[in-house]
Amino acid sequence: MTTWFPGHMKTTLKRLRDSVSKNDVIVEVRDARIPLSSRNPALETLAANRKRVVVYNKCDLAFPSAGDLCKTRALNSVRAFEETYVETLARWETIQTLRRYVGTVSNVPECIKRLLQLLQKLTYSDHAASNRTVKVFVVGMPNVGKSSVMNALRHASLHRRKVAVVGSHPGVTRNVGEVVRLFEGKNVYMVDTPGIMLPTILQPEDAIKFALVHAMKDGRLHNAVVVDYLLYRLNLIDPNTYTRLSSPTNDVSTFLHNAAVHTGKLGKGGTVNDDLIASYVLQLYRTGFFGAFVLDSMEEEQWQQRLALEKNLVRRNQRRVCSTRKKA
Ligand SMILES: Nc1nc2c(ncn2[C@@H]2O[C@H](COP(=O)(O)OP(=O)(O)OP(=O)(O)O)[C@@H](O)[C@H]2O)c(=O)[nH]1
Repeated sequence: MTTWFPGHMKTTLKRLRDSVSKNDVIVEVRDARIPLSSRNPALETLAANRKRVVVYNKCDLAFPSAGDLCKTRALNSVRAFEETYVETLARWETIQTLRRYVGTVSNVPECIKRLLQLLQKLTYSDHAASNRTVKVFVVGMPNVGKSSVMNALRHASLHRRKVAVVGSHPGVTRNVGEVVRLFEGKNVYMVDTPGIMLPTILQPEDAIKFALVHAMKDGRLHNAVVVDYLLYRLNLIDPNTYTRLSSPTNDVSTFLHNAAVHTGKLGKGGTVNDDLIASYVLQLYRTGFFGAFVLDSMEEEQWQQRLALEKNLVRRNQRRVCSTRKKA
């Protein structure tokens, strides 16, 4: 199955395993549009029995009422999200005790303030007891908004300018970043990290979702294939979501042709270039042009299926580690 796990991701995982200590806090940023598939089993072992906050970022692209970024409506949406999905999540999580869930839109200060308060609670207790340094590691898949969340936290806490580089394509942060102070007068620091993709894709549909939300670099899958999947999902929701581009259709070629003609995004000589227009449609999706919706099915059955796959993967990895040790 298609995945994207370049060397720097493997190195990051190893460096994190070596550097995260018992007192540190893990902030795992996931994409609210794929709350289930952006779980990364590779991070489960890293965060096991440590204080962890799971942040569902980009709620504005997942929940309709957060779309206009109006403060109260965005917050209500986050609350609704927690009440419905997070309950389901908590029921199925394997290590429940140490983690909390927060939904965010990285440029809505109220969402960030809630996260900041939670981090204050989690880090101050250790800091007060010993005055030792506490690190907050911001981890997650590529392009989920780790750097944006970090910048927003630092701005809300210290009114400081941006420290982490933000980019619209995945793989912008390539190294475990320098530590930056989070709270005035406290030895509490944040660490930005490169996005880590799942070493193994659990379900074929996940790869298409990662490409769609841009967690995976464009070009790993054909853009037209990804748009075909988007079209399928839009048709399930309501074909009126794309009337500005095309009349209702199940056929991706017709859709792309109509979209190219409607938008004037044509290739050389005024012909339709499927890849060009598909790439444009993907950009539109990523800005919320088709509305806000969650791509993962949150049915209990899906959760069970997913957890079974994750458990199998963990067992397979354990067996591999055992046999390597025996050989050595
Ligand atoms: N709509 C929306 N976009 C966001 C949000 N947070 C971040 N973004 C955008 O998502 C893109 C990626 O943000 P980054 O903060 O660079 O993501 P990252 O996880 O640090 O990325 P890598 O370094 O590639 O792993 C940027 O274009 C941001 O502007 C959000 O809450 N909503």
